[in-house]
Amino acid sequence: MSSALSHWLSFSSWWLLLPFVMLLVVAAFIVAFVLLLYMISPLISPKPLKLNGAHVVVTGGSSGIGKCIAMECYKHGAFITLVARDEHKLVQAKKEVEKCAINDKQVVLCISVDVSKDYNQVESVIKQAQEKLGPVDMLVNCAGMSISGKFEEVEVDRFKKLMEVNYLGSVYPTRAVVTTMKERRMGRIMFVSSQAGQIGLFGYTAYSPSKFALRGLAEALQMEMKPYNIYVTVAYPPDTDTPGFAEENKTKPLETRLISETSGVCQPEQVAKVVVKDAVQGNFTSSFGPDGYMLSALTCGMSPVTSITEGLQQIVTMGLFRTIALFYLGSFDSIVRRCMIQREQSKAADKRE
Ligand SMILES: NC(=O)C1=CN([C@@H]2O[C@H](COP(=O)(O)OP(=O)(O)OC[C@H]3O[C@@H](n4cnc5c(N)ncnc54)[C@H](OP(=O)(O)O)[C@@H]3O)[C@@H](O)[C@H]2O)C=CC1
Ligand SMILES: CCCCCCCCCCCCCCCC(=O)[C@@H](N)CO
Repeated sequence: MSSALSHWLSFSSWWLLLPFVMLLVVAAFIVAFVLLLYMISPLISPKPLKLNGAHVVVTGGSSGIGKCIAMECYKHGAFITLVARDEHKLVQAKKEVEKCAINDKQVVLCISVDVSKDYNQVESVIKQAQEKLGPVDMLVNCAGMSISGKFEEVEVDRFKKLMEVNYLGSVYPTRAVVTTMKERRMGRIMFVSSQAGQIGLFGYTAYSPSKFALRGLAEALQMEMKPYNIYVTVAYPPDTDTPGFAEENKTKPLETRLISETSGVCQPEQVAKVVVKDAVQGNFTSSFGPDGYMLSALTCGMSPVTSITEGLQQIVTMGLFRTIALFYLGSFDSIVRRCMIQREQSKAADKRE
């Protein structure tokens, strides 16, 4: 036995195997190289968009995050079309955006239209804007609204309303710009979702789905648009200090407020800076702060990647972030349970009085 083993290990038998081993190593290298090429091909970063002189259309550009996005783009020399319904707010916003000019050629155009109602109307106003300021280089879908409340207390028609404004209100303007973008083989399309479009939260049974829908739209659209050099960005802001947020807070359930507080409140100027930078770079995902970063890595699923570092970070952090997420989920459950117990106790006390 021991002599057979020593014979097996003797140099002469190894030398015989060497050509096969080398062949195997070469084959393994070739396979690894091809696999690497396959992995890296979707990771090649796009060329950044030049904002100077570009035409940027911002829906919801008369208030809050949309207005700050318009101002941020104006600071980089863009021409802006603001889209919203209320003409008075549009005129006010136009004045504010104009203050951010960096040259005297820049123009701000205002268009009053409801982005969620009639596609033909949206298409015709986008056409008008293109005639005045040239083809759209970047579309920012920021028009939106939020309604919060317990599932059974939200009026049934509000579910439809939120899908119309937040989802269809992003589909229509996008549909109106893509043909020209494809012809020009360039463009950027941004969808402003929300952290509530990455996780479903207490009180957001109507709002969250309308923001989740944007992610599905963005993924499918990005796959269609990539060969035409058009890049899609989905932004996931946390609570942001805007008129829309103040309005939402008037009727927000306590649970929703306590859970959302985890992620803090941002300023719209900060949000605008980050999303504009991400859209210019062609990043698919745009998020804010440590919680936003973790949420995006955790919910990356099959969404496109735009840099090698992003892909590697997702691979390495997934397990850790899921572990952290379980603690967050535990704390959200306990917030909901405590609020329920408190409500029941105060109801019982009211009855006794
Ligand atoms: N603030 C926050 O905490 C967060 C907000 N978001 C999202 O960001 C986006 C902007 O929010 P925020 O800045 O707070 O909102 P605001 O309410 O401050 O602004 C909303 C803008 O959208 C316009 N708008 C609303 N409905 C329509 C419509 N049907 N057609 C055309 N324009 C419309 C409004 O103008 P007008 O009413 O005149 O039409 C206004 O310009 C929303 O999609 C929101 O869901 C995401 C995460 C957090
Ligand atoms: C590793 C895992 C980390 C998990 C962190 C979870 C944090 C959840 C916070 C959710 C905040 C939701 C804000 C919605 C804002 C919004 O859209 C409305 N204000 C619109 O008006």
